[in-house]
This record gives sequence, structure tokens and C-alpha cells, in this order.
Amino acid sequence: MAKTFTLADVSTHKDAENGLYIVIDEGVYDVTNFVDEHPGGAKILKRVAGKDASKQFWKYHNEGVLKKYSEKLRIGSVEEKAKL
Ligand code: HEM
Repeated sequence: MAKTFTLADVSTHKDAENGLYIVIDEGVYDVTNFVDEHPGGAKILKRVAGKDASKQFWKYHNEGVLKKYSEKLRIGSVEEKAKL
């Protein structure tokens, strides 16, 4: 969890081969193994892989969802954002 990523690092993880990472606020989440169980569907998650999906995430979920899944999916923080 202590790992820090740049947005450029995250952007290289946008397909099954390299894994699917998404950014929500200052957190980086590895959703590679979660896409197929995502209640909102795999397609919508794959579309934002490698990107900052904070805006989309907060449109459809609340804090409770993030808390519940953080332990399983969060792999680190975004370097640029951690400094803000
Ligand atoms: C770590 C990332 C994510 C997790 C853990 C997650 C988890 C969930 C869960 C548990 C639900 C079921 C509804 C609920 O309990 O609120 C859901 C629904 C949904 N999610 Fe996600 N989600 C993630 C990212 C995203 C992103 C990035 C998008 C959009 C690009 C998205 C779009 C949706 C949509 C459209 C629904 C259905 C909402 C509805 O039926 O009203 N999700 N997600």
C-alpha cells in the first residue's frame, strides 16, 4: 500500500497484459481481477483503466464502497496527488 505511482506509471496499466489500474482521488487501485465481478459491469471499468476515474467513481458510488474494497484493491498512492 505504501507504493507510490506517477500518473504516467498508471497509464501503462490499461489492458489484461499489463493489468488494469485506476486512480480514485489519491489512491491507485488494481482492478485486474475485479472487472469481471464489478456490479456496474466490466466494460465501463475497462474504459477508464490507466486513468483518473475519480469523477466517474463518485458519480455512481459512495465512500462506503471505497472503504469496503480498499483492502482488496488498493495498491498505493499517486505521487503527484499525495503532495497536494
Ligand atoms: C475500485 C473501483 C470500483 C469499485 C470497487 C466499484 C464497486 C461497485 C459496486 C460495489 C457497485 C454496486 C453498487 C453499490 O454498491 O454502490 C458498483 C456499481 C456501479 N459501478 Fe462501480 N466500482 C468501481 C469503479 C467504477 C468506475 C470507475 C465506474 C465508472 C467508470 C463505475 C461504474 C459503476 C456503475 C455504472 C455502477 C452501477 C450503478 C447502478 O446500478 O446504479 N464503477 N460498483
